[in-house]
Amino acid sequence: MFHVLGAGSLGLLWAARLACAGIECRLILRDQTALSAWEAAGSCLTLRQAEGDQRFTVPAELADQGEPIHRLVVATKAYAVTDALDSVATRLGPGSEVLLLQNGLGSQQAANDALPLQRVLYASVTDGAWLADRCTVVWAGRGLTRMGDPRHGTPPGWVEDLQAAGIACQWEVDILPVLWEKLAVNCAINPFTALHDCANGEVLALAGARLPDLLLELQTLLSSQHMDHVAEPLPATVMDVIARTAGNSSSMRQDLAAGRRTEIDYLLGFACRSARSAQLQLPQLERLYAELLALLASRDLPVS
Ligand SMILES: NC(=O)C1=CN([C@@H]2O[C@H](COP(=O)(O)OP(=O)(O)OC[C@H]3O[C@@H](n4cnc5c(N)ncnc54)[C@H](OP(=O)(O)O)[C@@H]3O)[C@@H](O)[C@H]2O)C=CC1
Ligand SMILES: CC(C)(CO)C(=O)C(=O)O
Repeated sequence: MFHVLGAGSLGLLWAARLACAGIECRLILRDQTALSAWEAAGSCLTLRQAEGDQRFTVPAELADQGEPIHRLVVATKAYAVTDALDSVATRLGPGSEVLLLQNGLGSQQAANDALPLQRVLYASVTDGAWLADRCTVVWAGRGLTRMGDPRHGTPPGWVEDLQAAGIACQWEVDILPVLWEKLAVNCAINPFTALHDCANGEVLALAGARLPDLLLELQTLLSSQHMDHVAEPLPATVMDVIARTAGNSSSMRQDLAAGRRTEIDYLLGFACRSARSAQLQLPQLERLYAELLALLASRDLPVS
């Protein structure tokens, strides 16, 4: 049995895929209003894909109600992880497994610190999902969930169960470089899409010489974290992502357009703090961060 904490885009995508695979799962909703609304809609979740809609019944509950949680998928935004984990802390026993799906870095380390007795797994997700309404998730892009244990343990048995059920996931012996690579890619693409209000494919033209300068700095940062194997191919990796996602609106641009809080603190914020701790001077990265903070402030959005 899996509990999925956070009934947003990725939480509902996970719940739908688990239900589709016949793996028992329950959603943990934020409050009684959300729970009543879910139950009034028949606890029915719709997974929408190009091939059509599939409907699943997925029970839901509140954080402070219910049985012990053995396997928890945390599907909140990065800035909400700590509070979300606090809300279920009494239901997590020693040895409970907690899978974190958040973009960026920083929330994973906070979760690890908060849960010394549990097994905390990190994931990097390339699926694309969005909510058409509170009970309908649109699976816009099929991707892969790469997951691992930062303490380098062996995979839990359920990883094979998920794979056998057709859920695209892969165990990584060393998950941190995977997360750092995604962070660097996001730092290279997302800020320009937000500042220029452009699709990913327009970044090359609009960022101009700033992009190669930034890539050099991100390579320096990755090397300072002993990740030369990620640093060296970074420019090619970024060009590849730009080409493959040319028509996409980055998550940061989407958040800005919707007036939602961004995950900037877990992307540029984390990168800048790591650079400073390593005593690196990365002026292009710092400038981009400052410009983004100014943009957020001008829209009255949180700067962290
Ligand atoms: N969507 C996608 O395609 C992808 C997302 N990701 C990453 O996955 C993470 C989740 O993203 P996404 O699903 O899009 O975000 P959403 O905002 O769609 O979903 C987050 C959900 O968590 C809920 N939540 C937050 N705090 C709590 C809490 N304490 N108790 C219960 N529920 C809570 C929110 O509820 P409420 O609305 O009430 O705040 C919301 O429903 C992010 O880090 C994102 O970067 C990564 C790859 C792809
Ligand atoms: C890779 C990229 C930039 C794709 O849009 C992404 O992960 C995001 O938008 O956050």
